[in-house]
Amino acid sequence: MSHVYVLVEHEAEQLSPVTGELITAARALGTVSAVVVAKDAATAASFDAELGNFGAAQVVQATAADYEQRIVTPEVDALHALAANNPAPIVLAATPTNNEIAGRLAARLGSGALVNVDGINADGSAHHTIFGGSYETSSTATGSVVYTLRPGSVVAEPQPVTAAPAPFELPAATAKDVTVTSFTPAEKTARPELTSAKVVVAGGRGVGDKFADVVEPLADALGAAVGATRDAVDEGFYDPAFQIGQTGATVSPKLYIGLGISGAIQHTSGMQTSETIVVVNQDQDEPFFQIADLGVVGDLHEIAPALAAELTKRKEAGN
Ligand SMILES: Cc1cc2nc3c(=O)[nH]c(=O)nc-3n(C[C@H](O)[C@H](O)[C@H](O)COP(=O)(O)OP(=O)(O)OC[C@H]3O[C@@H](n4cnc5c(N)ncnc54)[C@H](O)[C@@H]3O)c2cc1C
Repeated sequence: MSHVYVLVEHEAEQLSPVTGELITAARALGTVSAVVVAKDAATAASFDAELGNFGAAQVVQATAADYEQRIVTPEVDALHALAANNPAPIVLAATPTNNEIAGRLAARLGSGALVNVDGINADGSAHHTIFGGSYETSSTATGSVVYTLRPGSVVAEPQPVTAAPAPFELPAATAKDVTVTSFTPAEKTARPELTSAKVVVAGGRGVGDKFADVVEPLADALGAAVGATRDAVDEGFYDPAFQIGQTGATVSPKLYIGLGISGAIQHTSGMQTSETIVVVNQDQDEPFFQIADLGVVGDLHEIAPALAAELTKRKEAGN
């Protein structure tokens, strides 16, 4: 029976929603071994039930006490050791860190890496949307192929099994490893994480420096994450961590609302798989309207606050 390794995404002892998507996609390739890399066995074991619920038959608990002081190498070491000993494809979430892990793993294993894919097929081929969404391709690679799957491109579907835990001790750090000597966590907001949010409200240059007055209140009324275009980020209107697009995050929410965004291909390539797209722009000829499910022509500075106020009013009235 063929099998496949999935690198479990978790943060602050919480499983990230993308993990369910990874396991769902990986099931097409065989029996899933979920690989948790964590600081101790208790943390690693805490995910067993949830991972089993998505169909992981085995949970490899790869632990190292100094895990949080090391960057990338624990994951590479664990997956390399597993796949070298018992070859199988490896599936990771497509994040900047994991694309780095994928490259190192592919080099160590002498295998191909298929990165930023949005689907994995039972024959091992992967589906990509490339050149800003202009083409769809199918690619294959050889060896213990390493895939990075874009968050939000697959719907997580439970398939409950009982996950068998398999402890695994990570090799100690060597002189070649990077060691983190100090660490400042990124500031967290109460909003959902951008790449896995079900609703995203994004602002562009048209918002100007009014993100806190216009974009954030609408996002909060909807329980949404906030995103931004590169031009808005470059102008200093919003934090670069929230940039969506070719050189930013890829999002695929159920609802995407774009405020004051023209719809350049470098932006749309990072959000075009959103289920419903609402565009608010004062210029009806902007290209963003071509991919909108609902287009609103008007001044975002009037429309967004009015929408946020109406949503809040209805919420308070219990509708
Ligand atoms: C290599 C490369 C990589 C890139 N990567 C990215 C990327 O990852 N993400 C990204 O977003 N871009 C990226 N870009 C930039 C991209 O090409 C566009 O320049 C950018 O997306 C435009 O941002 P924008 O829509 O906010 O600004 P603009 O194109 O200036 O659009 C602003 C819009 O706001 C509207 N507007 C203004 N005032 C109002 C108002 N009061 N009410 C309603 N509408 C209003 C205007 O009509 C206009 O359509 C990249 C470019 C390059 C070359």
